Amino acid sequence: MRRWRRAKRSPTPDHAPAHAPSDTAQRRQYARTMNMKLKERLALALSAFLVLFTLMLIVDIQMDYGISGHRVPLHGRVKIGDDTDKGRSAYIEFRKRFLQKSNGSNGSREYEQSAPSETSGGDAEPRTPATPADRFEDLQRILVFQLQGKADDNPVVVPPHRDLNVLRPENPTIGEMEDLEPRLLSIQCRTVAWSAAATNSRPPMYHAAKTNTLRKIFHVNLDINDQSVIFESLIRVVCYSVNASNLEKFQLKIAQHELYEDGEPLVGAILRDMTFEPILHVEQKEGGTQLKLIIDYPNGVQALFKPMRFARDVQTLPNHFYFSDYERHNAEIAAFHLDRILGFRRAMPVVGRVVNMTTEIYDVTEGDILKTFFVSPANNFCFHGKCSYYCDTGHAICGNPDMLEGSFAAFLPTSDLAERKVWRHPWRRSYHKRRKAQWELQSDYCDTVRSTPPYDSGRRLLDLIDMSIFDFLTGNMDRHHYETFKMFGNETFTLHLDQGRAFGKAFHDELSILAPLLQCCTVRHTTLAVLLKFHNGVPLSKVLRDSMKADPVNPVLWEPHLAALDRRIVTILDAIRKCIDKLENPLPNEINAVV
Ligand SMILES: Nc1ncnc2c1ncn2[C@@H]1O[C@H](COP(=O)(O)OP(=O)(O)OP(=O)(O)O)[C@@H](O)[C@H]1O
Ligand SMILES: [Mn+2]
Repeated sequence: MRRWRRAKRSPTPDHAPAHAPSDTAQRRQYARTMNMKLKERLALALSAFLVLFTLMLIVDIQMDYGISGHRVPLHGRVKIGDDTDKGRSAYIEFRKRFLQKSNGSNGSREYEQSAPSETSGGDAEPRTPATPADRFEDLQRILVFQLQGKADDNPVVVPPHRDLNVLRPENPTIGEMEDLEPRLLSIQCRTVAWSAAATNSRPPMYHAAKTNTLRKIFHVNLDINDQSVIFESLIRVVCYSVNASNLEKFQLKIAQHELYEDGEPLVGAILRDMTFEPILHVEQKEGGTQLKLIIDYPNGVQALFKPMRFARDVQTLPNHFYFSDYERHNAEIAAFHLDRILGFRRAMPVVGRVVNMTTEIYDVTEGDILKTFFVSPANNFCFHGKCSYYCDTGHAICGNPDMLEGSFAAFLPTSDLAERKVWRHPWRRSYHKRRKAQWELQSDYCDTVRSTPPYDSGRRLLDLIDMSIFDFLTGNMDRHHYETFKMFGNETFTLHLDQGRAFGKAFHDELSILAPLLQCCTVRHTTLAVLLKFHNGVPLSKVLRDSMKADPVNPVLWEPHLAALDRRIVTILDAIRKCIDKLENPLPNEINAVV
């Protein structure tokens, strides 16, 4: 005990002088010096520990977010983007080729990183990209030649006079095909019994478009000038004339080659209706993987609602595949604007709106979905609905405390007015965590597609290439099917439907989305012209940002997603140039392998 105390109070260091002075003052002095040395050592050790700890933290964070680029996959058998095992893969071939060049020349590197703290705040204008070094004058020249009637035989760029989307020998509308005018749609019907029982609530409208069906059911001629016509039949129905809604007029004007004309004023009118009209009824949409609601407005107008789940700067989870990614309501809004700006006009109008979950959803809905509403521990009003993905308490959609933002997409015509055909996308992904699709394994996959109707003639393949460019710009990997209007046959545009999984990764450019362009090496003159216009003129990011400023939930996109558009345009132009170079000067053993 004693020895311990002594040793503790005056430790004798190894290097203590052999003949230490014996008087008390000197000993005290010596003890003080030793104490200081001990303190210094402790301080040094502590600092070293802190430095090491900080370093460990940084390394740890980088591993978490994948900055270091050496992330270990959770499942050893899942090898995404592993270049070694895919010698035969066409995708890897073009990936290697295009990235080799683009890495150095245009800054469109493929990389992933964590979201920076910057958010899409207010009106802050982001830096405009520096003047592009490469104006793609070679591609511009081809366009000029083609407009002069030359360069007709360009192996890649399809000149306007060979493009059925540009030529449009005929471009009938749904109204013309069905022999319907908006005036004829101005009749709505409802059951008498129902309306007598509940005069103030929403009647189950028989949509005006069903006039023809009613004619068939009741074997009567509807006099459209009658204010009220009562039918006696199995059920009693009251029909009355109302003004055709903007959406009905829009639907009748949908044409064989585009959803709406450039500058169509009904687009703005529909967006306004969906923003300001009262919501009369809500129900969950059957089918589909994630929650969607069907919104009823007055006059039979309907919209497809997708709820906001995350803030704008939340990106696709690194370990989520494209098929398990959440849908983003703002992606639907942005994609509509982008589709319009690019001149495709193949996406239905979509607008953002903040609704009161109590009065505009809960009070006007019925059925099983009601049982899924609850108040969260944070006192927010939530619901989750019923669907196959993310419809449970753990993935509920919550208001703040009961105000909820969402996207409202104008409804397509019902099937009794214009039936749609659903097509399997030839470049569909495997939707499996380990399997690959055929197009990823077969380098001449486009030859197979090209020889199969309806891709062997007409506009269809060019439409899919447009769609791949559109999807590459937005980062949408979820294109398993696409739809067309049956009545127009095969020579019609492909609808740009379901963009919910776009705009998920702002710092990663998913080159495989461009596979149709890269494997077929064909593009419309008009599409190339639009891309060049934005690349060399006012950047696409600016035009899109300005267009979306009118939306009630502006800012719609996180700035890095907008910046990505300008970067991705360069990659597309680079790919087109590569195709031209390759087809004009094929290497002896690469004639058939353009990718
Ligand atoms: N604006 C619209 N009006 C009417 N119907 C629509 C509209 N948009 C989409 N639909 C229909 O709803 C279906 C499901 O929509 P959407 O694809 O957005 O949902 P989803 O949950 O992502 O479905 P999936 O998982 O099958 O892709 C579409 O296939 C389409 O037929
Ligand atoms: Mn979908």
